Amino acid sequence: MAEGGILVSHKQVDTNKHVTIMEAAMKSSCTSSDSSVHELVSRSGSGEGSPPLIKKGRRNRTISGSKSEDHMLYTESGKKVYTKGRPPWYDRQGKALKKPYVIGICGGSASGKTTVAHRIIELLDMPWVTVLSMDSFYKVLNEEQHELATKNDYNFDHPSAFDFDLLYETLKRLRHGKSVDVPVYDFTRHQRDKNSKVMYGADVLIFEGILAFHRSDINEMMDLKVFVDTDSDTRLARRLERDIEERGREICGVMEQYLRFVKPAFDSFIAPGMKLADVIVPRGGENEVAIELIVRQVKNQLAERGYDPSKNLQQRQELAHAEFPMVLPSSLHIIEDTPQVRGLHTVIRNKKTSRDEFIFYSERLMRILIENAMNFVPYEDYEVETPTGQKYMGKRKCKNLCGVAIMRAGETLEKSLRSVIKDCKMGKILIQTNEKTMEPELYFLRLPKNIHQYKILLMDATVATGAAAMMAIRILLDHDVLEENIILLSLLMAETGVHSLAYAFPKVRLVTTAVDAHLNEQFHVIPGIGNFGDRYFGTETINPCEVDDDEDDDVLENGY
Ligand SMILES: Nc1ncnc2c1ncn2[C@@H]1O[C@H](COP(=O)(O)OP(=O)(O)O)[C@@H](O)[C@H]1O
Ligand SMILES: Nc1ccn([C@@H]2O[C@H](COP(=O)(O)O)[C@@H](O)[C@H]2O)c(=O)n1
Repeated sequence: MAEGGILVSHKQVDTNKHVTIMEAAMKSSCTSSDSSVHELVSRSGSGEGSPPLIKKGRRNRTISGSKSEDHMLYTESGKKVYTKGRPPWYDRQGKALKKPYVIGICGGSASGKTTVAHRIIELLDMPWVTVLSMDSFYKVLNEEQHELATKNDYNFDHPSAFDFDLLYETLKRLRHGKSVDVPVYDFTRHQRDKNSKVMYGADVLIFEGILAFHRSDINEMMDLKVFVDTDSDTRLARRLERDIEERGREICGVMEQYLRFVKPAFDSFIAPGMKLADVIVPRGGENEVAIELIVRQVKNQLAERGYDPSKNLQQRQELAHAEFPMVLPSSLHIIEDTPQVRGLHTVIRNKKTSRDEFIFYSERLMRILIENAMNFVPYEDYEVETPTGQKYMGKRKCKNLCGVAIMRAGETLEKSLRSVIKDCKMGKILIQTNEKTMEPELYFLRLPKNIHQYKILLMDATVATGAAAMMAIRILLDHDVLEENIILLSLLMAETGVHSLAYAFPKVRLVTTAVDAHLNEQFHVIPGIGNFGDRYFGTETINPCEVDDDEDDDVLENGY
């Protein structure tokens, strides 16, 4: 599999449908060369079918944003944990339901901070946890400092080695559920990788590092401060093994660095942190009793804040069947119901329409939709000279337009968008509904850099409950896109989805070619189009009982 693609482990995604979608994600390319790709699907380091397991006592590389490509891990019980965060559900205002619970973990180098973080995640048994490591905030070294570092002559244990301001801002944003760009640190080269990682806030946010308690404004953000207190001989023994095995060091270099910098810094800057801790964990990751107590405390605190994952599905069901006002919101624009538009709807809604016809006519409708949506894009005055040498005072559309497709059905609008806006920048968001919890989950994200500077044409083929669109909008807002800069385009919307979206995001412009009144028990739009993606991509499973062999009944009967 090509570097940069998504590896799908059988245990993570086990239906053919999911695999198809992932493959589609891999194949589809983004025109923009400066796009940043954020894959939220685990790359299983050990190959097919073997998701990364949490092992007691060994550093699991999936845990630290700075130490690996993975951001999803499996606990020993096989549960999936997203270590890059993003709680999947929002309230009717589109806000995350609660602030993340922040756990700070401090302790000497190789004391077992990461191991303790793993055990906490495992016992917490929650699907969304963000783990931030201080390693990501090592300052960028100049040439001279880099030279010193390669000779073990640079003090990486002194507070001045860290960019605390960046760390503070990062934690602040994560606490507000905003996206952050976290540097990825490479210990073998003493420098940041060229690629950073995008993370989101989550229900629980764990922050670990040798100087985690060094700055009081950072400490104030923590709900629980844990100090991992491991005997210094043990720490040295573990560090020797780890630095030689994982960080490409020589034994004498590790010893020299330890005696010159690591040990004195522990005494001066790290050990005093013990006094600030709420809980001290002697012996680190093997101290099950202490870790269980921490987990119990976190669970109690979360319950007190009203954390109840079972409520998410309940809220969604309530929302789908809620009574909404008769009047459709003013942020909604339904294009004119001309005979042409109705004719196109008739073809694509007809279950007998062949795939070829479905693609052809739905693409015609898409172009009409996009042309209409262009009326909501800003234009500025622009004067040109005509071939007769006269001036013509015209208009020119704003340059910063970006299409973002909600995969997979939303991707079908990309071609039509490009036929209207040549060379339009494109992004993609893959959101899948978890079949157990019925919650939308974010799997894949690719957005152009500086997305907040763009006016976004967010595209989905149909909107039913609005849950996926709501999550996509929330993600854009987390990337600092302004709500008023988002236009959601869809061929068909259900009234429920329209009301939910307009209620949560009143400044988002909704543009569609039709609104249907109902949703059925499976949250499908009624009368609807059916599963748009399946019909367009030809992935629907045909029920032989429903095959109609009356060949005369072709789409031309609809007037096309
Ligand atoms: N209880 C333990 N028994 C044996 N090895 C351990 C134990 N805890 C941690 N280690 C090992 O020690 C090293 C440092 O542990 P880690 O949790 O990464 O510490 P830190 O995050 O504090 O640097 C890792 O290689 C890890 O596998
Ligand atoms: N380029 C670097 C940067 C840091 N270190 C050492 O890493 C230790 C912190 O990481 P832990 O996982 O052990 O918490 C710290 O003690 C630094 O000395 C390094 O060796 N090289």
